[in-house]
Amino acid sequence: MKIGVIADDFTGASDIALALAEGGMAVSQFIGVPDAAADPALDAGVVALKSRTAPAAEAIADSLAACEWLLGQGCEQIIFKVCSTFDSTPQGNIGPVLDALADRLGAQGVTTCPAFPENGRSVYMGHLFVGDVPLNESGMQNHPLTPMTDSDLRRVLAAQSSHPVGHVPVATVMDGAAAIRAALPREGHAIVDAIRDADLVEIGRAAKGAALLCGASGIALGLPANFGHRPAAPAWEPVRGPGVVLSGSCSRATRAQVARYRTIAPHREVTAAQAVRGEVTAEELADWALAQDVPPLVYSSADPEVVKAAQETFGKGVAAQAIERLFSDLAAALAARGATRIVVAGGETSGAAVQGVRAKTLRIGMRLAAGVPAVRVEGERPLAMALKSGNFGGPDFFAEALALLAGEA
Ligand SMILES: Nc1ncnc2c1ncn2[C@@H]1O[C@H](COP(=O)(O)OP(=O)(O)O)[C@@H](O)[C@H]1O
Ligand SMILES: O=C(O)[C@@H](O)C(=O)COP(=O)(O)O
Repeated sequence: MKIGVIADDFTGASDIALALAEGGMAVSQFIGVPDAAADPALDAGVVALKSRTAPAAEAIADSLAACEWLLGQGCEQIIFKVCSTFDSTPQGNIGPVLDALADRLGAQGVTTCPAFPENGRSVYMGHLFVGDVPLNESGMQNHPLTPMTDSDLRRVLAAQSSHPVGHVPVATVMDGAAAIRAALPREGHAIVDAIRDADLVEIGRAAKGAALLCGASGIALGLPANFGHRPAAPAWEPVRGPGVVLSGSCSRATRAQVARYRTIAPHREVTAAQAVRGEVTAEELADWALAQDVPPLVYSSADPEVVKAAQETFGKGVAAQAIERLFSDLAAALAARGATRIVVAGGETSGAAVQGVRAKTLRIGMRLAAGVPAVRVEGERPLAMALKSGNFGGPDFFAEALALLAGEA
């Protein structure tokens, strides 16, 4: 392996795995730190952690373990994959993990850039924009676990990190790789602006030989070329059979997708109260889901007021964990009963579902939407999944993804 990625959630992991695969690299996504050596034919490996909202000490320990494993597979460059909306809390985990990785690798002036222009994320003057609004007006200020209330990434990272945080403005980035290299600070981390894919390609060229980078999937755009790879379309072997959509994301894009899919498919809502009180079981939901003629939707996705009320009643962690546990058990029950296509919306929710089906390695397939590949769970039985980041995909994503997984679109 040449490039090793440590991803702080599972959808983010498949997002950057797609970028590396489309850059022409042979790449697999590993669920947690593997306990054996990887296939030597791989060019890149993505270790998916569920560390975004874990206690900081646990996130650091898991990330360092992932880093050691990747270095052991021969990786020359490590990427810490974070969310393109820089999802974190004042306690972390982006800052603490980045500090620990930089210390381990002896990296200074670490390029940190979550821009992902294709999905509307750009960094300008150190501020993160989603479309044409600053991060804190994008809906992310209402995220159930990591509300983002400040668009100034220099301030956000500095509050979480014990290293100095510098900045490389877009005017310098547009001057190209040499200018970027010259502008990177000699110590700490640097928020690097990028508003176009071309900027990310130059940032990637400037990063040739760098031990550590931090960003969303856009950070990978220029990297495969540094290792001699050329763009390619990842192959996909269709998987037909029973399909189900599971949605625990409460992000704007997902709520629109839920609203749309509800008009064309059988659907069941699971409320936080039902999950916390154990009023629904995974077995019953799985039986219902697999009795439908059209791939059904099971969702807990709710508007911010509903989420807030549930969190006030049960506590933030309790509500989230009960829902994630239910989706994990449901994914397990669905796979056990023969579901072959599972589309999941939400990073934490995807983490729960992937752990539920006991996936260890995911093979990366074709693009379903920007930042969302088809993935195939390695194992005896065919199981295709889509792990969709909360804010990704168009309004018809669920139907489109199910069709593409089956090779029907
Ligand atoms: N109705 C709800 N009330 C409270 N919390 C919820 C509800 N539905 C989902 N959640 C929780 O909100 C979180 C959503 O996070 P995630 O799945 O990562 O979505 P996203 O990708 O949009 O961030 C999960 O922890 C989930 O369990
Ligand atoms: O970079 C991104 O936006 C995604 O890859 C990602 O990490 C999104 O996380 P969730 O919205 O929690 O799925």
